[in-house]
Amino acid sequence: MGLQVASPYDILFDDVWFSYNNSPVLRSVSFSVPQREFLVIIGPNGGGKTTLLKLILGLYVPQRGSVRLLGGLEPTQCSYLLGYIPQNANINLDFPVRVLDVVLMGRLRGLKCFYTKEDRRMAQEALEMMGMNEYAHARMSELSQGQRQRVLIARALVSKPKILLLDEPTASVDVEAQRILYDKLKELNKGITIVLVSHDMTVITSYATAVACVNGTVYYHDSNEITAEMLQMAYGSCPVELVAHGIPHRVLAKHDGDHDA
Ligand SMILES: Nc1ncnc2c1ncn2[C@@H]1O[C@H](COP(=O)(O)OP(=O)(O)OP(=O)(O)O)[C@@H](O)[C@H]1O
Repeated sequence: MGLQVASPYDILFDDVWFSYNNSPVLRSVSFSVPQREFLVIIGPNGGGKTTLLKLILGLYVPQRGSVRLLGGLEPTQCSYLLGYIPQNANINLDFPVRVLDVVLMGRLRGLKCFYTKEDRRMAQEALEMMGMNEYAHARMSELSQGQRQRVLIARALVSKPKILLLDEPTASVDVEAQRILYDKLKELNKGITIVLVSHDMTVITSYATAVACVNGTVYYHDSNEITAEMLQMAYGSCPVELVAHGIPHRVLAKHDGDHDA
């Protein structure tokens, strides 16, 4: 059976293969993401999640197959419509940069090196959207990690992206800051497609509309149900701990030969 393409789609992978130095990372990846999907990407370390995001961003080009966005564009044709929060996005805190300046950087394009009134208005609006407008003139070093994360999302939003890609954005923020962030993403998701890499299974049941398990290839599930089969595909034979409401428990049956410690 051929690839079933969502219509209209925001992201389309058609038989994509990608290797680093002849070492294959993604093989025969085909899936399509409809508009306003909240897609959560899960998978083991080294499974290819960040590589998949970089293919969407056009930072890498597949050796075989194609990636098309927003109904048919190549990623490099529409990079200004993509917002990206990289993994471990670090700002040098010794550099005395202010929140508003960080967000304004999201308005720089090509050789442009000045900001217009419209740029400033949009930066204020993005900060408001993330509940950070009162910190516009604060230094980044004066904010908490969770607040800094929200500023980086405001920077990604200031160019009015149609697809927002986030690579483990809550790795170092507390549970309450995570909830606030995810609620914001849910609100944004009314207008744009969200693609979120996360190792947090609870985010799937509460926020996702689809899940992609990435482990050398991609298994796309167009619902937010977590099945044992899905986890098996994504994480192989290791039992997976699901932390729900602070209580870790196993979601996979033990495999033959597994023993309690
Ligand atoms: N620039 C690179 N050059 C060579 N190999 C790379 C490069 N980037 C990633 N890899 C390799 O590709 C594989 C997939 O890496 P990727 O970062 O996409 O995984 P990931 O699923 O995002 O992992 P994690 O959960 O640890 O962030 C890994 O084996 C990694 O070592």
